[in-house]
Amino acid sequence: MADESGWAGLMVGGDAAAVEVRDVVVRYGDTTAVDGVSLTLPRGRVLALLGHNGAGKTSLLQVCEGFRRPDDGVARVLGLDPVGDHDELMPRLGIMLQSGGVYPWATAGEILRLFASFAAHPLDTDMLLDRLGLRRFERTRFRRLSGGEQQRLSLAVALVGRPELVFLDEPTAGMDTEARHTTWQLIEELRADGVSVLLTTHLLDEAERLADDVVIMRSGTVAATGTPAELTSAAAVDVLEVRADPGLDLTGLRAGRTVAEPAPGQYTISGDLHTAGLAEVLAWFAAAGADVTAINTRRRTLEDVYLSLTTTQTPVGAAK
Ligand SMILES: Nc1ncnc2c1ncn2[C@@H]1O[C@H](COP(=O)(O)OP(=O)(O)OP(=O)(O)O)[C@@H](O)[C@H]1O
Repeated sequence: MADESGWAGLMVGGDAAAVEVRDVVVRYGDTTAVDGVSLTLPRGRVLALLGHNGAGKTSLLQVCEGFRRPDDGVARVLGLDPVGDHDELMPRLGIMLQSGGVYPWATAGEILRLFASFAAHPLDTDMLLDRLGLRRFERTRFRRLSGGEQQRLSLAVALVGRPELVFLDEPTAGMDTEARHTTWQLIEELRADGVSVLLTTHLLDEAERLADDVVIMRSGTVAATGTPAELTSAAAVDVLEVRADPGLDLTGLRAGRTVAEPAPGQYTISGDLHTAGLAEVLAWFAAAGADVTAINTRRRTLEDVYLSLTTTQTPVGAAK
């Protein structure tokens, strides 16, 4: 893909993690927005920060971007101090803010070319305008673009300098389905070329699709970390629902499982339901001579995990 898209030629060097955050605290007066957060984004990976409104995601991102000095703790970005080494870091970073950051009276083409002119080896601006569906808005002033079009331009601005590390604050918020898929594709291409990406999102499917690692924040703290697969399987107790004759004696089915008949003829079984476990359960129903009319099994999704972590007070599952 690198040849077609033009990301090729990116130099990603150094051994330091893309982002290393240790015990970072951010306060606004009496409000503690980030309360001792630690995380690592290794090079060439995509990390998604999830959390409810006000969980502290943007504040943490601002620390990593060098726009805010942490009140406590340490942040290192590409091995450097994001505040002290800001000038050295900025050309190596791509930053997409939640809003603003560009000149509202300038046209989309002017804005993109301006940011390209700051970079030593910019991407082809025409290619970016085409990829992000912005070509017909090249002469449109930023303030006349729709919210989703402004988002697309902000993404193009973040990428035009061939960054080693990209910060994306809710990159697809307000985008239509097509633009969202294009953005996902671009992020996957960036990763394939070794670019590191730290993004925030409220979209669980976005995190599940894009992220190598997920950090779920709750009220300024880390509620859970892991790969999407770790989070969904570690916290998961898969549930099998079976419809069969009512009133079966479930004693033999209980070993190592939780079994219930919440309504006549509707059985729920949870426990080890990987292939062998599932086969055992169905074999038990067959041996019992039951007339099974329906089965349904469901793995927990990242959304289930997220909701259980952010809507209850007690962390569950893969919380670390
Ligand atoms: N400049 C500020 N002054 C005072 N309080 C602030 C400021 N910026 C953020 N906060 C507060 O800090 C907390 C964390 O805000 P932050 O924007 O980091 O959360 P977030 O997870 O990014 O939220 P969202 O998903 O809504 O963007 C919130 O309670 C917010 O009201």
